[in-house]
Amino acid sequence: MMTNTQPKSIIVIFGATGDLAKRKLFPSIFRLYKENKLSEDFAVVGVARRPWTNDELRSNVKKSVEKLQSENADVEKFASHFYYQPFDVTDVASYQQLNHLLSDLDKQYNVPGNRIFYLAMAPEFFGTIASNLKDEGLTSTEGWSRLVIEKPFGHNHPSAKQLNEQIRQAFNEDQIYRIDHYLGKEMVQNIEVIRFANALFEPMWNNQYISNIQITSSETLGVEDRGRYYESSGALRDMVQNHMLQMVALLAMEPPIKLTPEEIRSEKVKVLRALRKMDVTEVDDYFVRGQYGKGIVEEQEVQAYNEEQSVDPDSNTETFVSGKLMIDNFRWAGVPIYIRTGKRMKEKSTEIVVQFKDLPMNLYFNKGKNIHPNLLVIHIQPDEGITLHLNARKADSAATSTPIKLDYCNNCGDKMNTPEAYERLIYDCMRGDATNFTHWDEVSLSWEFVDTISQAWADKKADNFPNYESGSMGPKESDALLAKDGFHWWNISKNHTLED
Ligand SMILES: NC(=O)C1=CN([C@@H]2O[C@H](COP(=O)(O)OP(=O)(O)OC[C@H]3O[C@@H](n4cnc5c(N)ncnc54)[C@H](OP(=O)(O)O)[C@@H]3O)[C@@H](O)[C@H]2O)C=CC1
Ligand SMILES: O=C1O[C@H](COP(=O)(O)O)[C@@H](O)[C@H](O)[C@H]1O
Repeated sequence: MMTNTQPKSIIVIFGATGDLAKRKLFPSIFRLYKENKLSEDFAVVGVARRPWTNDELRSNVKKSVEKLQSENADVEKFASHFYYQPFDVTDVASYQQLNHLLSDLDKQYNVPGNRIFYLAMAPEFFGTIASNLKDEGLTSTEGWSRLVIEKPFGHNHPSAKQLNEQIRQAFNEDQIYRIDHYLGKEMVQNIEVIRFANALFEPMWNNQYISNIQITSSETLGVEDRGRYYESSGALRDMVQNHMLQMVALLAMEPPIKLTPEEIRSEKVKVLRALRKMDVTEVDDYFVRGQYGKGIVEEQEVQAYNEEQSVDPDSNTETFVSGKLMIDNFRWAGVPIYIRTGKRMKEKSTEIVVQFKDLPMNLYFNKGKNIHPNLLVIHIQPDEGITLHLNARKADSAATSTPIKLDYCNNCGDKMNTPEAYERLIYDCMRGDATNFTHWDEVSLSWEFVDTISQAWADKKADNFPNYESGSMGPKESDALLAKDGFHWWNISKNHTLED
């Protein structure tokens, strides 16, 4: 990994006229610029089909970063580092022209041939672009070349494998940076630190002390204008195959022997390999699917999924998934890890709840109630922090206890201070740190796990869709999934207290 804090490179964004570039990539590069993490010697080349000019791209860049403007960053100067080339991904002449432009920019900005190719466009083009970049000599420079790939990485295991093989003909595994933006989130990165830097937790992080773990990632948004993509994806491929399983891997992995990308990945891979495999006939015992109906979200009436644009009125696509994962290894045998994610739910929130086992005997019961279990809640978003739920003496009585909480909030003072996930990941890629990107082995194992579920759901159409109201926490079957094990979902309120 490079230790240079101002790495010099040219970033080429394929799909520079698109939504991701506008909403995430330009603002993230601007934040890096503001924080002085980019050398003045940087350039960004945007390519897409539209016949834009440099000035048109620059004016779009300025628009997308205007809210982030501050005294110490000159937006005009920032935008002047952007260049545009109209591009046809299937035409070799486009690559040749791009190669000339990049060589000129290398000289102009004194960049030693370091290139990041960021593929922010539909995945069907990923393989073609990778091959053409190599064949037309864009990767043959004196510096390094890295390929950043957006999700989805394939549609299932066979298509992901095929895509990987195609890309690997042009780039080595260590040049490929597969983005999972959850790995760029502050508190997802903090999972390892919470686990491995606290003597309090690590000895208890196993099936002797933990009764279950719950990971919830709920969204209030519906599919917006992504109906066409979402119809072929659904929540399982969109969220579970990548973000949810990555969080599971980080929570369950063994301590790596060193904090290198290779060692961390190797531990994550072992978790994914230990996930209990299901037969298609067993999927209903472990997984629940849902699709939102109409309802009220954030005080607005919203339509059902099957009324959204580009969605089949008879759609079998799930917008909600909850599941029970078992990790069949020594540390986790018998501990369910429950996950749930969905669109049009009650609130936008990602949280992990680690529920510890009850003491074998407890002297201090709440009046008329059982004692509260100890919980460690990791708030991923919108708040970033941790809350430890304990029990303490009630002031007026020596014999009863009351639940208390110890709260740490990382971003409560100023939410703007936390770097965007994309900002961290782009910077990591510039510095050659692949720790928070997904290795092919992780992608492959995740698809194998998810494919069984999608096959079961494709084989058997859901006969009860839509089965949850927009603005709720999902279908009742999701609650039943935990109830049959004697658990329930912990709902955490905005002020981090537990809701019954
Ligand atoms: N938007 C988001 O929030 C997220 C997006 N992603 C992923 O990022 C990628 C891009 O998504 P998004 O920006 O939303 O998509 P958009 O549809 O908004 O943009 C697609 C881009 O690709 C360009 N393009 C399409 N076909 C061609 C072609 N034949 N040759 C050259 N350029 C082409 C389009 O430009 P033009 O029409 O000018 O050619 C446009 O710039 C996808 O893989 C998506 O899954 C992942 C996570 C979140
Ligand atoms: O990858 C995706 O993630 C977003 C949710 O990301 P978050 O950072 O806002 O939690 C989701 O809306 C989208 O459907 C999915 O493709």
